[in-house]
Amino acid sequence: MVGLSVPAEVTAILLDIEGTTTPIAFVKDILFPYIKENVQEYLQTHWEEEECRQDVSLLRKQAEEDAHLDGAVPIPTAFGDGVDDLQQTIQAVVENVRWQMSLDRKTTALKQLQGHMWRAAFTAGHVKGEFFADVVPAVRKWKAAGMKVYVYSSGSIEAQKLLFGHSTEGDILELFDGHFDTKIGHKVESESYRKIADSIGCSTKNILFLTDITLEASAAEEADVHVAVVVRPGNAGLTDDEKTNYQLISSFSELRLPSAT
Ligand SMILES: CSCCC(=O)C(=O)COP(=O)(O)O
Ligand SMILES: [Mg+2]
Repeated sequence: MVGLSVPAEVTAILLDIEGTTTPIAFVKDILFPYIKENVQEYLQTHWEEEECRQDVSLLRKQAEEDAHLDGAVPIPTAFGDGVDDLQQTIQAVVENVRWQMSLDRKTTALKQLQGHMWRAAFTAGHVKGEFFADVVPAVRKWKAAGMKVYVYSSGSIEAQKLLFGHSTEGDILELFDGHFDTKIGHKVESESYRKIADSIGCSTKNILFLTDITLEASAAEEADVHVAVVVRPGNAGLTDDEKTNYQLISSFSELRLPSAT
């Protein structure tokens, strides 16, 4: 059977979510519209809560860093106690979130708010995490073979846990040994992969990273992480060079672990 041999030194598999474990359509057609449709009401309802205050404060700091970008939406601090001031500030946050999402930004500030907003949808059972059919059986097999399995996504750790904890396959959080998000660094920066290896307590050479994005694969490779690019229905196409330069898999079942015959 055709497959990709996992190098013997690999002891941990690191998984991207969107486009790797989970269809891009689930994120773009279900998770993201939920944010766009509910952000205004969410802010109105939770504005006085500490968690929401921290989310807004992080978004405001991000907006200051983004001030030089085309179309950037600033978030003013409310000057007075007036209802109009408050409504203007909330409206600015809503527009900032929608602007960031129109560009599919992966800022920690945006991802943190999204994670908090999805909590209600997942815990009430309105949304369930979706995975490609090969994902859960393969992860179970890897775990049974003694492999450690981690998740590294731009989605916040809280959002990752909601997705795996409330999924069409039930609560499968126990399958994962740990989670990483952009707080450790961005996925296109090789330093992030060195920090992940440090945090796991292994060498970068002991990790195999599976992702749909070649910029992420390239950053990981630069840090000596093994990579395979995952080709899934609905993912962006790869160039001929990308197809030549990376090991490609279209299902997790194609991975052959060192001990397997
Ligand atoms: C519940 S995870 C949310 C997915 C998300 O917001 C995202 O940006 C996914 O990015 P990835 O790094 O997994 O491709
Ligand atoms: Mg991805």
